[in-house]
Amino acid sequence: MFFERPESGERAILVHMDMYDESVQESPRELEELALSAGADPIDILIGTRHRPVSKYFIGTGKLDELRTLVAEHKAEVVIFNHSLSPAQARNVEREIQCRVLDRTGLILDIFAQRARTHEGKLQVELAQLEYMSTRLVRGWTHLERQKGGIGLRGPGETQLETDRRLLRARIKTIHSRLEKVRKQREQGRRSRQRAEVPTLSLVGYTNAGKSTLFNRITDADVYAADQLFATLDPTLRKVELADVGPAILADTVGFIRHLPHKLVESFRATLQETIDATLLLHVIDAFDEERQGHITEVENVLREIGADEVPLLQVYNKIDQMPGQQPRIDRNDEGVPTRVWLSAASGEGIDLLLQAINERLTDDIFHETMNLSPREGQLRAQLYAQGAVLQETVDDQGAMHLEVRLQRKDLLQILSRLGLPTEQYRIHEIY
Ligand SMILES: Nc1nc2c(ncn2[C@@H]2O[C@H](COP(=O)(O)OP(=O)(O)OP(=O)(O)O)[C@@H](O)[C@H]2O)c(=O)[nH]1
Ligand SMILES: [Mg+2]
Repeated sequence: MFFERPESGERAILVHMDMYDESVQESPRELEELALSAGADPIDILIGTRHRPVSKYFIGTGKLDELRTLVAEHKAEVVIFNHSLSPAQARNVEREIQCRVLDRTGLILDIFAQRARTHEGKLQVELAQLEYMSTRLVRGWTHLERQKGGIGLRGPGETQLETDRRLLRARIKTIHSRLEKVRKQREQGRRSRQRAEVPTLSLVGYTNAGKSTLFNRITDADVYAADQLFATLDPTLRKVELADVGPAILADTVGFIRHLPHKLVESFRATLQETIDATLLLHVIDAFDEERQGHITEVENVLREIGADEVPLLQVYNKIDQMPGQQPRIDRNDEGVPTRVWLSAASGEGIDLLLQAINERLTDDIFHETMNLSPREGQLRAQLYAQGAVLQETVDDQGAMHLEVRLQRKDLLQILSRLGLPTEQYRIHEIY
């Protein structure tokens, strides 16, 4: 990686400010989990309340004094804020407390840097890191110049700054073009899957909800699942066989979190494309989590942001083994369509119900029937064969053909309209 990251097990003091403004509110428990996931050793937490951040240090001077004492007392190596600090704020605090400061964005970037496994994932994280650091680098230099006392050193300082900026820009450009290449490959894979009509199921949800555990349970795979945030960073695809549907692709994806750094969302957008294009989203929810509703809302917000809010979705209320008396079950809407499944990915109870619900949701989109065609309907017959939709064909004494066909409803509609044939006659109706 381009920039140094903290070593594991660093003694960390956490700083959490309760904000009156709900939209910037974070949870102290989540900060602790994030710190642990980064490999830090959180030894104390400083909690306060603020109407809005103070511009110079983000926290007030009273809190700053408390923080200085805590750092000295615990011999802390890093202080982690549960908020985004401006580069100047981070530097001001660092100078006052004589300890390295990391903000929420820096912390999440660090976790991502540790977790990225694939070529694409690593490039994306490095890009986000570089862009995050570039603003800091610039201001950091200004600060250094001032420390040096300035005037005579101004020239060389600026030259150095220019060089570093140029290096950064060049590196960012290189990564952009490499990512472009990887994305083209990914795009090709996606297209060929679409051509092959294989439905894709994407597991989405808040980080630590149990997506990877469920993925492993369904596919018998061995994907890394752990009690840490962002255990999964790169999407993992596996082929699964579903009873009535046939082959399908199951995708495990990166977990969502509140206030994911903007740059990071952007750089992972291509990866999330997988999600947008899914046939069905499985929104995995830790049903036992006290912040369940907040997490659901957050995930729905991100889905809307990336334009995936129109994709059919099935909620999976996971971890019912922790909820005494909660039986596995399927919830349905007024039309009887499954909308939610209660299960435990860890114990396996309710997995059969999930598969049943998935089958129901997917077969809704599939036309699987025997069509009786007269000899005059040879064109339709040819198109169905071209689509690979014909499973069986028999011809009776009158020369009528009985075709057992199976294809996406929308594809049959397309064929019929191309041939100018009415849909009713073939007992197909628009379901969307
Ligand atoms: N009790 C219980 N724990 C579960 C269940 N499913 C998952 N877990 C635990 O929850 C933690 C997170 O599981 P993961 O499968 O890694 O979660 P994830 O959604 O993939 O998380 P990220 O990849 O970090 O987004 C692990 O410690 C799992 O063992 C469940 O049904 N019951
Ligand atoms: Mg995971």
